[in-house]
Amino acid sequence: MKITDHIKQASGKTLFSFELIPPRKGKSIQELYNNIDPLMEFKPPFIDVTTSREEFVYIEKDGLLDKKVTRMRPGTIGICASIKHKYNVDTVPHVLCGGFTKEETEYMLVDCHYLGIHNLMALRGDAMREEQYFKPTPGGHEYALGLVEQVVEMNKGHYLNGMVETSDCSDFCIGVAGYPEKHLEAPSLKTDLKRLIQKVEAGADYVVTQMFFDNKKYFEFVDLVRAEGIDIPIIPGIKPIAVKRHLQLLPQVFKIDLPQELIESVESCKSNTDVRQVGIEWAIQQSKELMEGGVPVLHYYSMGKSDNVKAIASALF
Ligand SMILES: NC(=O)C1=CN([C@@H]2O[C@H](COP(=O)(O)OP(=O)(O)OC[C@H]3O[C@@H](n4cnc5c(N)ncnc54)[C@H](O)[C@@H]3O)[C@@H](O)[C@H]2O)C=CC1
Ligand SMILES: Nc1nc(=O)c2c([nH]1)NC[C@@H]1CN(c3ccc(C(=O)N[C@@H](CCC(=O)O)C(=O)O)cc3)CN21
Repeated sequence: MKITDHIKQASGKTLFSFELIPPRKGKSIQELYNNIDPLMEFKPPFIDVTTSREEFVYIEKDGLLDKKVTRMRPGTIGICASIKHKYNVDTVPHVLCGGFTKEETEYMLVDCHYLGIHNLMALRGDAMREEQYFKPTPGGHEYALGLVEQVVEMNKGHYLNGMVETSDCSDFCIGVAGYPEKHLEAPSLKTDLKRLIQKVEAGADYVVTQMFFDNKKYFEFVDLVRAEGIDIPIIPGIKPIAVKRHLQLLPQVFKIDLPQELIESVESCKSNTDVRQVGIEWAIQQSKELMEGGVPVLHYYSMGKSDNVKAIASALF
């Protein structure tokens, strides 16, 4: 079922969802299941599975370092299919511009269609670890907008290169990213908002936000989007702080602000066990207020371990 239909069906009740990262290749999928199992009691209508782009690795050969490109966490679509069947839940694969040609994307979409995966998050993706800026992959899209357009065309039965008209069209529901504190590369929030509007006008069905730690930022962002006449669901993304290092890391990686009160609570912690608890409590307060504000879904960036998301969900759902 489409995410937008899940939201309609909930008739105003806030839903719970979360996001997973595929295991490093060579690791068992059981690890992932062990982190999903404790969260299923909160009845997520959907689970997102991220796509990690390729990275450079250096392999020693005859005393020299050989530079190779590899994907350390492949398997997004396979994981989506296995979770969907094991738990009878909808899964949302993240489809990226970075690291994929348009043709590769088309094949992935075909796989999703055959597998009964009806939702996609269409994202540009980040720069490669060693690159300062995002460089489009040759033959791939430059912006998430292009990806949205490709999915919309395929939903109409139009494949790349004018190939085949089909009678069995896909009908993907498309999610896109939105940034309450603007995307790190955008010159202003207003410009970034224009980009979001373009994605929506091209056919995006819902928005999932970047993490934020001050709800005011989310509510102001929603007001700005609504003022543009856009009424699609805007799902808040919540990341519970888990280690002291996040105080530097999260603003650095995602270019988001942390409230002073949260910083001081984390700084006063004696151990990371305490930090985890502070992160849980902050996320619960944030989530409660968002729920009161009528958000359609609370989407948690659980990524690895699920114990903190379980503690948060237990207090709310
Ligand atoms: N829910 C999620 O999973 C979220 C994921 N992300 C991540 O954020 C990263 C960025 O992806 P998206 O937001 O999908 O990318 P996007 O392509 O929509 O935007 C990327 C940047 O390009 C700018 N831009 C867009 N169109 C432009 C144009 N025509 N000319 C000039 N600049 C333009 C935007 O303002 C933004 O700064 C991804 O790595 C994604 O994984 C971020 C937030 C939430
Ligand atoms: N720019 C961007 N890229 C993403 O891949 C991304 C977003 N934003 N925002 C939404 C979700 C949330 N994601 C993530 C990814 C990693 C952590 C995280 O906490 N990772 C490390 C620290 C970061 C690092 O080492 O680079 C951690 O300590 O768990 C959190 C949310 C992935 N998604």
